[in-house]
Amino acid sequence: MLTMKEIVREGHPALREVAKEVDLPLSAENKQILSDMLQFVKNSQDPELSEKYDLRPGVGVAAPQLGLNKRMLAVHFEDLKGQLYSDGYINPKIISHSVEQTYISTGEGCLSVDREVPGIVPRHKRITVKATTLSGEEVTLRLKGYAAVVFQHEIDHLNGIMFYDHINEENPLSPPQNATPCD
Ligand SMILES: O=CN(O)CCNC(=O)c1cccc(Cl)c1Cl
Ligand code: NI
Repeated sequence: MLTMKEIVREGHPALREVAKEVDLPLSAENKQILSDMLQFVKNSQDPELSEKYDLRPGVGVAAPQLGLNKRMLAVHFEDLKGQLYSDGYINPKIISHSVEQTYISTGEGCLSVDREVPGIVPRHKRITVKATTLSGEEVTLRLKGYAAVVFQHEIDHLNGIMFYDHINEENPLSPPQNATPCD
């Protein structure tokens, strides 16, 4: 099973690379990797397993965080309306987004960042994502608010972008124009 040992931290080159598209249909190896990633995210939210294996809780993980140059990510979370998002996604692409922005009022965190980085992370309020799921289905996701933020955090990892790259250096805590909090 994946544990924090496999998560690469700031300074590892994989976190600043643009990850390569993954061949479809998924090879057995890539299917196993993505399945393990999804299980890792679920385990990280399980009180017993997270304590037993010292897992930091997360709502998603991207392959570059395992040092893998592959455009794959896994998420497991409920949005604020209780809608469950729990799957692995391959070659996700944001095909459109709103002008309006949103942000999580308490900022963001990252398993690859072993420190608190305070600040508002401006994100698109709505995004449309095309991807292939772990089961091989091509999907189009229309995401808004918290779900849109999580997917943008993960897709950023596939493009070598860290959440704090978006924080305004002069006024890290000032909400951006044309933005409303999603929480
Ligand atoms: O890339 C994934 N991680 O680093 C997992 C740890 N971070 C989180 O769960 C997290 C926390 C707050 C806001 C967002 Cl958007 C996310 Cl994603
Ligand atoms: Ni992260």
